[in-house]
Amino acid sequence: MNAHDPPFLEFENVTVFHGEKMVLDSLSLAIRRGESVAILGPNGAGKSTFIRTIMREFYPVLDRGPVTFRICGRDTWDVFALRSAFGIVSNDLQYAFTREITGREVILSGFFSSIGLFNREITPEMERRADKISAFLEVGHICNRPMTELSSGEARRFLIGRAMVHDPEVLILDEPTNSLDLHALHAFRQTIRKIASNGTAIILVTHNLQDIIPEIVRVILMKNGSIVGDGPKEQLLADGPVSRLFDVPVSIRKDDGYYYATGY
Ligand SMILES: Nc1ncnc2c1ncn2[C@@H]1O[C@H](COP(=O)(O)OP(=O)(O)OP(=O)(O)O)[C@@H](O)[C@H]1O
Repeated sequence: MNAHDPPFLEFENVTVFHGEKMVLDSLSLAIRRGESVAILGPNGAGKSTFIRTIMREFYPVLDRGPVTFRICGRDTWDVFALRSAFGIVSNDLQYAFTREITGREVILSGFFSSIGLFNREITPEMERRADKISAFLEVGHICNRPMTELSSGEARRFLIGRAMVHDPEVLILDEPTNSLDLHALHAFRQTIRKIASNGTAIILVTHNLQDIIPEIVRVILMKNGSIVGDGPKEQLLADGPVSRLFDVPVSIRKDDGYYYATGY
């Protein structure tokens, strides 16, 4: 990665429909290589659709003027290569792993961008990588347990491990702390901070201010499919912008590098 690399993401005039409903409305934004950002917005704002559009699950309409839809300087991507290059962790993914599959197998499935292993050939190099990731995420001791016998927090770590097998330059986290209790939330934050300080950029999608780790300095506010704010978090994570974003009066409190909404 150097100063001449194209941005990670360049979107201009990206409009996406689900059926008749416009879910992304002429989005324009750029995210630099190596830059960590949080996309914050209420339920239904279009955040997941935005991520799924990056991953080429959805495509912008082309009949509303010129569109730029570029990842790492490229307009076209092999979808498998794209999904391997950028690790993604979402709740949908966690729900997909309901069968008897161990945490370690979940990590290994990242090599095939699959939900299970289905008799794929696992090379010794893949095994070594999975073990290294398990150790990094501090889940080596539970990696042979089935996913169905892990807590949400433990299972989430294996999904992060799955996303890390190709050593992605960007890790995309879509509502990563849903259903985590306070202990699991703390452990999760520590894990993401460790990954960020190891040089991986984080794109975090959330409606929880407290998910925004101190390493993320840029916040993009999304509402009704549009970007309604984009800038440094100390400006945007303030009473006015957050109250308007969620249509409820809140007071923002900052503590130890994290932001919390109170008083609603
Ligand atoms: N596959 C789909 N088909 C039809 N409508 C959809 C589909 N996916 C999402 N939507 C609708 O698009 C809108 C935006 O949904 P999206 O999941 O992108 O928002 P979000 O900001 O991620 O919300 P949440 O925080 O609740 O997950 C919602 O009104 C949703 O009902």
